[in-house]
Amino acid sequence: MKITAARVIVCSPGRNFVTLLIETDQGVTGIGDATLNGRELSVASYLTDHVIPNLIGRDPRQSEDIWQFLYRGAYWRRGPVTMSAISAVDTALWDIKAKLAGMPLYQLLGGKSRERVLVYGHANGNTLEETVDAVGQYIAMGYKAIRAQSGIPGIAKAYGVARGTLHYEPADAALPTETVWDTPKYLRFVPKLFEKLRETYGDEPELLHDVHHRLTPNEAAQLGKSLEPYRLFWMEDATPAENQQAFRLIRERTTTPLAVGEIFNTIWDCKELIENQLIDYIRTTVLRAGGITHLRRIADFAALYQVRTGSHGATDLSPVTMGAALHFDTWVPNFGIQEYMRHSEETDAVFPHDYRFEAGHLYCGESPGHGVTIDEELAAKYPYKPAQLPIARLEDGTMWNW
Ligand SMILES: O=C(O)C(=O)C[C@H](O)[C@H](O)CO
Ligand SMILES: [Mg+2]
Repeated sequence: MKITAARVIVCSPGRNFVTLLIETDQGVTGIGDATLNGRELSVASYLTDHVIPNLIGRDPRQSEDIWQFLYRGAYWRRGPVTMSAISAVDTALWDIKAKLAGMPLYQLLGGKSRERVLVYGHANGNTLEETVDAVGQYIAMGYKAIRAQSGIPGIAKAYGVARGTLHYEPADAALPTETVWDTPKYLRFVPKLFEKLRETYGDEPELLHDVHHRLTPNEAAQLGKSLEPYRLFWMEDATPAENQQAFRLIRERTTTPLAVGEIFNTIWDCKELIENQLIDYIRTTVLRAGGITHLRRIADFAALYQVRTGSHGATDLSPVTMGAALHFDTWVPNFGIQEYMRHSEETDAVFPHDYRFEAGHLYCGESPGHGVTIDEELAAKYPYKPAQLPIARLEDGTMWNW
């Protein structure tokens, strides 16, 4: 069996997506997501110019060897561009493998460890009151776990606050929108939000919060401590994690559960975090961390240290990633939770899929493969639009972490 052709499809049904489609001599095709928000064309070029010529003629069933070939063979290892490209190839190859077997992908991983996948949705508002209302709307939609992000008094544009209630798209302009950040205002406000949420909705809903890399380790420890009475499911990306030991300081000072890893590319980005039990949830995804092949290695390693999975699932990850992630989540023994930010109707139409939401959970489908396809004709109606993520500066102009 041979790979006969592969192509990259770039489209923008509401936002940009990069999709890799692999064809074989047996007529079976597979697709993978290669979207890197704000830097999409770099992965498209990496695939078209450097990866696809190496795929033609290879046996698509040898997904492990192809993974190793792309990782070791490039000489230049790791990084978001390389690893998003490898992820797309790997996802497409697992899709093909499962279609050849005539089975849903989770069966090839080891079958079902659970019937359904707990997901968390995104509630947000410009004010504390609006955010409390938005959480109520998610509870009414059946969600059991909800991430709450709010506008902060005195900060013009806060991370995670959308214009509507259901969809959030931070990559909103061809050149980055500039936002201003103020840590003391944020640290004073956030505990009040979660106090109000517990007061309004009681103990049951799982509540999450994304700090989005804005704090130093000591500030993160302060926030974690002040949130302890409100029993968060997790506090995410409390501080940047290039220095994995930074999490030791947070860990030693608060029992609020910690999650990190949506920007990680390989096991090497989280090895110390996991083996030192500095986190509770690892947020690496199929798309960013080397596809099913590598994500499985991270999850198995994490299981040794009782760290559970909590994969990134923002809308800049296409339904292809969501489909593959749900098969992974249905299998992975140390599953924690899956992020689920709903795609727009336009996006869903371009990527027909068989997963479904019901009562706070997602169910992966039963069709062979990962269950997501692409309507290329429709995709062609939405050409690429340059869009970058915002940046953040402190009030004095210092560049900060968005
Ligand atoms: O979903 C999350 O937790 C995010 O932090 C979303 C990110 O800002 C987004 O994926 C960046 O492209
Ligand atoms: Mg995040």
